Amino acid sequence: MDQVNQLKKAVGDKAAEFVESGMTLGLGSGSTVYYFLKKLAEFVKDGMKIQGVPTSFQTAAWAKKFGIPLTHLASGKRVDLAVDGADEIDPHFNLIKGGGGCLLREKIVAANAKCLIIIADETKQVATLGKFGLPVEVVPFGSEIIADYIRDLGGTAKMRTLENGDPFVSDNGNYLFDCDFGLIDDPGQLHNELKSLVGVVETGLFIQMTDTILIGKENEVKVLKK
Ligand SMILES: O=C(CO)[C@H](O)[C@H](O)COP(=O)(O)O
Repeated sequence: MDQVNQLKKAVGDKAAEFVESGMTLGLGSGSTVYYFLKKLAEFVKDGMKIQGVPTSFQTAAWAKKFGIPLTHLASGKRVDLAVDGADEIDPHFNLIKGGGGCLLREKIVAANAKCLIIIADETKQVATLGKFGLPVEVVPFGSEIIADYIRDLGGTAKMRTLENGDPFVSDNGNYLFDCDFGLIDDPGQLHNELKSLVGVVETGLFIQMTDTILIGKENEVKVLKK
């Protein structure tokens, strides 16, 4: 296993220490969450009673393979704990997410979780968000015009495509634009401006949604608390 994957595994294992029997968990998406799921699978094998709400088809497939019971978001019930990765993390606990295209379900689950723990290797920490292209999920209808609206806010918007050039389609049947606004001085304001555009479903800016971040460093997992 290379060093970055060792760090991902270390934070995935560490996040599992926050899991208690009886919990309903939000299961985030991505290669770091994969290691969290693998650890959960060990708990389930040992008899721990947990269930998970997956934030992507890929996570659901991994969870099924690992024997982790799945459920859905139920009315009036919040997820006890959600664990998810991130593409960028700033010192104010704001995030860019959606590199894997799962930002909408991730945000719905995070918004309905009593607690969101973010797990990431140290390469994801930045002083200011914005080097990583900001994913913005839009409805397919009129998407070219929606991209114009996004560009009018002062950024670029490049439709995410598959290798064959077809549009990438999210688990929700939507398209994604990877946007460049340079370094983002006010992520909350940019998020609000993008969300006000007709046709924009959600942005990858996660503003003040977490107060616990686990960072994998060479010899330790650093627990950042707000
Ligand atoms: O937001 C996400 C997917 O939409 C992921 O959490 C994010 O891209 C981090 O992924 P990885 O752990 O593979 O680096």
